[in-house]
Amino acid sequence: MKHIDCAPSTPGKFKIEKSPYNRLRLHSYLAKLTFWSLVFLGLIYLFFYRSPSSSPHTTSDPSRRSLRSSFYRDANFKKTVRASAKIRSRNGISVLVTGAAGFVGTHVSAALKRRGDGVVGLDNFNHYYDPSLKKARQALLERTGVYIVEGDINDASLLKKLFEIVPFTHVMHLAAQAGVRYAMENPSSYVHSNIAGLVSLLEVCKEANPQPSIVWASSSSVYGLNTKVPFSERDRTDQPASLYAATKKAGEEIAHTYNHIYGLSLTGLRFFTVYGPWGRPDMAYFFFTRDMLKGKSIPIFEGANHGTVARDFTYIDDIVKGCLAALDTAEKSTGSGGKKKGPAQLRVYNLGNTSPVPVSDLVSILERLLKVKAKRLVMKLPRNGDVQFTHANISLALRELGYKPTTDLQTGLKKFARWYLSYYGSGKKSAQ
Ligand SMILES: O=C(O)[C@H]1O[C@H](OP(=O)(O)OP(=O)(O)OC[C@H]2O[C@@H](n3ccc(=O)[nH]c3=O)[C@H](O)[C@@H]2O)[C@H](O)[C@@H](O)[C@@H]1O
Repeated sequence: MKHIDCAPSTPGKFKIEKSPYNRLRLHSYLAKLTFWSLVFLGLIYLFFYRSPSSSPHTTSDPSRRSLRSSFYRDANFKKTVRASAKIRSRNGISVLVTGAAGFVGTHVSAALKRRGDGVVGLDNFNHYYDPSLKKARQALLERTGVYIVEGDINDASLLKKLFEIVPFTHVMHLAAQAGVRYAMENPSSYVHSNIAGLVSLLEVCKEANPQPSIVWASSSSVYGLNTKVPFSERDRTDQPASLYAATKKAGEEIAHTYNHIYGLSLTGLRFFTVYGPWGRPDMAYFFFTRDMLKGKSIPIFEGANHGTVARDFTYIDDIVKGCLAALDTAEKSTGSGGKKKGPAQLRVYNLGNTSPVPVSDLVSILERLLKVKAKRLVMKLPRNGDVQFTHANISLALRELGYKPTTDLQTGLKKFARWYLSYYGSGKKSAQ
């Protein structure tokens, strides 16, 4: 007896015997085939049309919502965006701030608004760290008149819509997947935000008319295994030590391409371990504070042969000044509607503090400020992307942006600790 599973792969060669039993089997085979085809089609439907965003961190799916619902076409939405973008000072600029509910994004948005610029925020409120902190930052910005659109930089139709509503003169691009060590856990989130997201944004900017000038967040991590200190913009950046660093370095090359082909004015800022009030709970100074207050031990990394691990910690207010100076000195893009008309500005600056501090000293400062003794767990620097030290040469930023950091770590951490204690309290309610 021939069994259906034994059917030859070339259907034409399959000879059906004409007994009623075989007809019955053929029917049952066809029924099964139809059933599984429907199941398969159903799965395809679910995967492509109903699945959540490809970003593992995106809470909702803003890209689909913008396409399907009329929310972003709503007159109220346009009115709110226009009001937020309204320039209130002479020579003011209108800025789209991506990652506006993030640490640096919130501070930069508030500073721009304070001096009378128009500001519209964009943020996807992902779950990389406690989104309630991002919501609290959003509420803070709302009180100053800055509206944050909930959406992803990969959502080109939403970006186009925003440029239709407001002819932004500038984009401050701070949306990114941050964190050096997390890249080993979730590499695709770095590609999604720092590469695909950047390209999506630049594609829309290059088509915009007028094209905006763009300032964006690169990172000190691009110096990677570079051993020459202090790090200068002229030093090599082709040895990234983490995927995070590699995506930021890729961003710098992508910026070069869009500047070269489309005449976009682009400025990359290499931030050096930015800290301060409303900071990121995934960063060491932040979770050290949380865990020290809880009486938990904190892992302090050291290099080979007990080598010191140090960072050029830079206070948020200094970084904000650097960001605003970069926006103010950015020349106009030269292209329009996707066509370059002439050469455009392309810049990269270090924004650091120029005085590296060992991580163990950071902990001593926190001990004094929080009045608790840290349970130090000294351990070898894990091989997961960390570099042993960073140190910025900021002479270029000083010369061209007038950037001059003025906050030492002790002073900056004092402001952070005061904010932390007022926001979370000293123990019970604490950061996640
Ligand atoms: O400036 C930069 O380029 C980068 O600064 C930080 O990265 P990182 O300097 O590694 O900041 P933290 O994760 O806060 O670490 C600070 C220091 O504490 C050390 N550390 C970290 C974690 C830990 O458990 N123990 C510990 O000793 C690290 O080795 C590092 O020296 C940010 O997380 C990146 O997003 C940013 O791009």
